[in-house]
Amino acid sequence: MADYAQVPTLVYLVTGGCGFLGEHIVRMLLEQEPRLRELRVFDLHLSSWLEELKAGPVQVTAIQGDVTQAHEVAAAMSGSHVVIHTAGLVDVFGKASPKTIHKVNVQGTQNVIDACVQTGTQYLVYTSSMEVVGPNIKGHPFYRGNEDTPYEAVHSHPYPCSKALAEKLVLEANGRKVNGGLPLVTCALRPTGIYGEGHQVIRDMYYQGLRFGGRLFRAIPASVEHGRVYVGNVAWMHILVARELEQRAALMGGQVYFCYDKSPYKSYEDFNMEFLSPCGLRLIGAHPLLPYWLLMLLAALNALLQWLLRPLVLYTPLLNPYTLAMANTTFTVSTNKAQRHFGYKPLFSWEESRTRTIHWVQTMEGSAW
Ligand SMILES: NC(=O)c1ccc[n+]([C@@H]2O[C@H](COP(=O)([O-])OP(=O)(O)OC[C@H]3O[C@@H](n4cnc5c(N)ncnc54)[C@H](O)[C@@H]3O)[C@@H](O)[C@H]2O)c1
Ligand SMILES: CC(C)CCC[C@@H](C)[C@H]1CC[C@H]2[C@@H]3[C@H](O)C=C4C[C@@H](O)CC[C@]4(C)[C@H]3CC[C@]12C
Repeated sequence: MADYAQVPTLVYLVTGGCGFLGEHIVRMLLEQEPRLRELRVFDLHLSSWLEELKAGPVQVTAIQGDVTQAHEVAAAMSGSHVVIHTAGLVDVFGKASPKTIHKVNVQGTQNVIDACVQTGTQYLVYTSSMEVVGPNIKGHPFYRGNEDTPYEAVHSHPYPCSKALAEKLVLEANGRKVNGGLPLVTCALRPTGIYGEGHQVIRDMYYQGLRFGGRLFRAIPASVEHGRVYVGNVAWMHILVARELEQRAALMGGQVYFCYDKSPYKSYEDFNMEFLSPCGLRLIGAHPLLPYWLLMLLAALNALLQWLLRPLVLYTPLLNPYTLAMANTTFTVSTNKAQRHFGYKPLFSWEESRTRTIHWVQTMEGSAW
């Protein structure tokens, strides 16, 4: 590990810094990166909590901007050393059009790369996704795989398609000369399903359970494993990568890393119950209450309703053919590449990640606790 002098000289830019993951990255950078002089938080929607961060020793600069606007990205990036590009349109529910998803996730990423070249920003960390690999449209399981496991990555949905294209752009940009003549060093992190404080689907499931008298109904077989990783550990991996890219450019440049920790392998629903059970919810049924073909039919019906209602209202239920296929396909990761390449060890144990997430659910508005 390099020995870093504690002189705050570096300027970091975090795109999407007000999102679920972005907020954890921003807060952790302020706690864990002693070399930070200025932290720029770039987001389409700025959050009010940013104000409280401005009182600390590091200069926190909030920048309202859009990654699809090249000039806004370049202006925000000018003079920064490192960019963590986590902004993205995360939509598998049909809220945004495929064109918009492509524009934000692919064109937005191209704009970030171009801005690095234009402004001489040398280090780019990109938040990719497990969905760049899978689950694929054929429903093939990916069981305890790593970055080198062969898998037929075939996508049809706009979100994984956009993440795969954007990741490719980032990796291909590694080595390009930036303004000043130095090479750009890029790296992509692929989180599995992130959980933790601020997670929208856990929030939705909690309120849904409360509406059903404290009950949720099993829809997915307990045997289907879905990879999950705690948001604090995903943030920590971003910070370590950003810190180590300079010293280990030859090893880490152009590489991909799955984000992992010690979270247990479980089905999507059973995993969420780790937090929802201690908050008074029960998952009804040892097996799915409805047969798979009926769930498929309901998911297809939801997709049809979404299409029919679109001129009038945006109907975006959790269940659609894509989310059903995702939740029903085993996709788990087992790797130590991040540890080998840059010394990553999870900052939060499973027990701590669980406790923090439970505490967050318990303090939610309308919570019975
Ligand atoms: N949530 C997960 O389980 C998960 C898993 C793997 C990868 N990811 C990736 O992690 C990143 C962050 O995801 P998240 O779950 O925190 O999502 P999020 O929606 O909470 O955060 C995304 C942030 O990006 C911002 N943003 C969106 N469009 C923008 C634009 N045009 N210009 C500037 N900012 C814009 C949003 O305002 C938001 O603050 C995404 O790139 C996503 O693909 C998420
Ligand atoms: C049968 C249904 C009722 C259950 C619905 C669960 C569904 C909403 C969940 C299951 C899997 C989830 C995705 C998975 O954790 C990984 C990712 C990758 C990431 O890049 C963005 C989020 C996403 C797509 C999760 C979204 C919610 C999903 C589909």
